[in-house]
Amino acid sequence: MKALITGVTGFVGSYLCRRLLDAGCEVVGLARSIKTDDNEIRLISCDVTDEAHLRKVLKKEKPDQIYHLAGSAFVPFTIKEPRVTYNTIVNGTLSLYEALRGLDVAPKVLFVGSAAVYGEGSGSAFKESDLMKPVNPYAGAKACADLISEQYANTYEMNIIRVRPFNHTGPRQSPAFVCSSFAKQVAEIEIGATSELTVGNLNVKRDFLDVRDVVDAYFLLMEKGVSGEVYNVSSQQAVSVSDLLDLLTQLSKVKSLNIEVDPNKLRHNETPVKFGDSSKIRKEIGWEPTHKIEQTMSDLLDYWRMFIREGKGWKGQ
Ligand SMILES: C[C@H]1O[C@H](OP(=O)(O)OP(=O)(O)OC[C@H]2O[C@@H](n3cnc4c(=O)[nH]c(N)nc43)[C@H](O)[C@@H]2O)[C@@H](O)[C@@H](O)C1=O
Repeated sequence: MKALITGVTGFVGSYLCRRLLDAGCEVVGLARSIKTDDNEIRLISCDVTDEAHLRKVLKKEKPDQIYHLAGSAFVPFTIKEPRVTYNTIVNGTLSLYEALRGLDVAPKVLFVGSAAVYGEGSGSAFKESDLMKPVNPYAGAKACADLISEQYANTYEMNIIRVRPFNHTGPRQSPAFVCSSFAKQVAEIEIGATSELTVGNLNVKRDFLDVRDVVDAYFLLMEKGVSGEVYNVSSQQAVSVSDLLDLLTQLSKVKSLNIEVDPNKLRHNETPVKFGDSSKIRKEIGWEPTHKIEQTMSDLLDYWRMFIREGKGWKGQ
């Protein structure tokens, strides 16, 4: 089985890659720029918006499966750069499907969308059948690409499965995201590198998963998902960002934290509570998460402790 991953050098790409290699798959990774010599997989430098290049790669590689992850994932960046966001996510998705159309290969595609598409809610769990109401460019672009995926599955009978994951984290995630940001700062406070922990809105509630459970869901969806269908991937629980911080405090040697709200980390137009109903994937595919949030946060804190001990600077995305 040969799998091709777009956006392979991102946080989720690295876990998905490991999951596929462990299952005995051959993995080819596409990325805009390749900085590593780690050649456990074949890396191909290819911009996902370059349809002609994509067609050449697909013609040569003939993958059985495509996991389409490419695109910006950090909401504040997408608010600053809507055109870049729409280009990579929407144009990138369209280019991939257009590159595939007309080729004599018909791989199964997993389009990785986002729960961000749901936007404002009523306080109850979001279902796949809920309307998409995007409130930022990231959500808007993912909603467009989600619809394009549905349309290509319907019109051209391409084998495309859509997934909408809720928030996920784990070791190696960029400190731009809330869990990784808090864990990194706690690890810095433990060694006395700083005394303050800066935060945004601690009151929002989100549905957090371990990245390892998320890539398991992707793997199973590729095997058992139905083309044209969409599946939420969620823990079904809303946890406040402030509870995450409490959890890290309990895991830490530092017993009280000096918390400062950084106005630059506050967001406009935020949905206060967001969590997902994932009964569809649980019933139809047999997936369920196996990592508890306590374990995930503990692994994340240990990761940052080790990272800081080794004197590394964050160079990832
Ligand atoms: C489903 C969706 O999930 C993710 O998007 P996100 O929810 O924007 O992720 P985040 O970790 O940046 O923020 C989570 C929440 O936490 C709040 N928050 C408070 N204090 C800080 C803080 O200090 N830093 C950050 N980053 N957020 C903070 C912040 O305001 C927000 O409400 C991506 O994977 C995305 O790709 C995706 O698909």
